[in-house]
Amino acid sequence: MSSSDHPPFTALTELSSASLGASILSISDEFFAQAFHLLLPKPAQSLKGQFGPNGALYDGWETRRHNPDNDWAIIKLGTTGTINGFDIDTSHFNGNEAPAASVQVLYIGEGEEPPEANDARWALVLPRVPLGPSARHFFTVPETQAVNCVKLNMHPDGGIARFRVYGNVIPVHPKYPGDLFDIAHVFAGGRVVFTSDQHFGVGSNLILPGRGKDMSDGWETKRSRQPGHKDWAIIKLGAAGHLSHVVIDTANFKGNFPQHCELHAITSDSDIPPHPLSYSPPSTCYPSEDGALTTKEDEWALVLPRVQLGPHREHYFQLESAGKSAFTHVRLTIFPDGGVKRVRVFGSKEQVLGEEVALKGFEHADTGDLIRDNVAVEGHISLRKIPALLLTPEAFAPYGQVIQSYPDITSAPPSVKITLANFGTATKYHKLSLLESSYPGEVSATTGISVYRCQPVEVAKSGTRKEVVLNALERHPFTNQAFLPMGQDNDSAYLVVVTKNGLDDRPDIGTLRAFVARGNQGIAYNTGIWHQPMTVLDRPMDLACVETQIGNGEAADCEVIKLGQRVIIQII
Ligand SMILES: NC(=O)N[C@@H](O)C(=O)O
Repeated sequence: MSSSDHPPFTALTELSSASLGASILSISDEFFAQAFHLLLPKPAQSLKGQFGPNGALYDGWETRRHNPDNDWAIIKLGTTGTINGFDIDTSHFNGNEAPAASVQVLYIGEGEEPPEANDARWALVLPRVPLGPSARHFFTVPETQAVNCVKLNMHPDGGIARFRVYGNVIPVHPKYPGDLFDIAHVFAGGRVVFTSDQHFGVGSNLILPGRGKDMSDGWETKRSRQPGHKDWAIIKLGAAGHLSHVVIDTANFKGNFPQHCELHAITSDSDIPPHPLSYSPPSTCYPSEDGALTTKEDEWALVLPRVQLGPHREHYFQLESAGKSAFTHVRLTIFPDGGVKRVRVFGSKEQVLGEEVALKGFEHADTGDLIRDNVAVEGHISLRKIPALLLTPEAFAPYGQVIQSYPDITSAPPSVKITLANFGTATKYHKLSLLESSYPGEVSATTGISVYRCQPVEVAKSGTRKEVVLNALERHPFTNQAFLPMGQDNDSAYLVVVTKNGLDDRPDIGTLRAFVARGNQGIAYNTGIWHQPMTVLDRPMDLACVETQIGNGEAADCEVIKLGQRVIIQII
């Protein structure tokens, strides 16, 4: 039976999976094979011909023979949910399979003792049903109340390989509607509702808790061979949300991570919104004039333009056009193919954005540097709280380079040349950034190394988060500029706030991005990139600065302007 033949309830969340944290609370017996196998995410394997001290080995739960009553296993679900169906799988049990099964459920409150087998509250939701050898048995039931414990009864004894309980999560959301949280998370009610391909790893792994343990518990598509190929997964969010930022985790995907990805978002009443190439039932597609089925691709908002990904690492990206709508689905597209471990889509149920305001231009700098005309700047910015995300080379690439080593060299960007050095006592990460200077020859600018001893800035608190007000930006028109923390540990941190230059030769506030750099990360701003003057957090830091300058305080060295509006940087 292919997965497409499985009953509809198998598209819901597998509440009993160990991947969600489900566990065995108690059992009547597990003499031949332990009950925890019931909850494993991987399909049962044959252990034919392998024996242990008690008998033949099985990848499942198997009890002693001749039970005069019935065996049972009590399971705590990974999260509270309503149940719509069961998959009782007797794969590889033949001659010793359980002849019949039944299922009871109940809910226990926070801190309550685990239920006993004879607890009066057990409600029978699947009366006794026959089972056969080496087969999956699907049973649809009327949706139950919210429960978190399930009792699987075997009549009278025998073996069952896997027990899968499908249903809908009772979402867990923050108390305050303006709080940021991962709206895609399975515990928030998120569901992966479509994948273009999941040959090696299923799409539902993308929203599981934690970072998993190896390459098997991510979403992985098969290798594509056509030029221009792409794969995609659609996640229905646990609530309509105003999106802030996304985390794309390629943990354990070291040679098969996607080269690039992008993220779209949509607001749709459909479980599976219309999307390219999935000519699914007409209800989610739209006939064009010539009657061909089309999909309203333009309904999807591009919230993360195509970005590069790296191996075996978490990537943090702020989302664009975010905050303007409450989106119900996101679509992650990977190019050309590959594996992604997790996707975390952070947002809030209530808009935390300020009203749209036009920037009133850039006030005259009061630093004596270049004085700019105080011209109103075209353009708008939602005075939303710009999230400052952990710095990664891929997210910072449009603005500069990250200067760092990697605890696991397989997680370094593939473009970085890495060799041993110093007779094998060092690992060298070659030329992570090059020094640039385009000063006219006659100004005799020189390249040097300075040290900035920076004191931490005052930070405000908003709930549990720290906030810093951005009020000035600077740029160096003729040189790039590197900052390298000196003698700092991982607990030190500094803020990196950048924008690209706009067509009006002023900061393009729409490209504003903020990052938190750790004490073991240096940065190099590309020439001309507007950036907040060095801003360290929490504790003083010494940073070496490599740049080319004339050194006479001229604007050619450093041009400073002040924002006419408060922009709040929220440390995530
Ligand atoms: N696991 C195993 O050995 N089972 C058989 O011996 C049996 O069904 O008793």
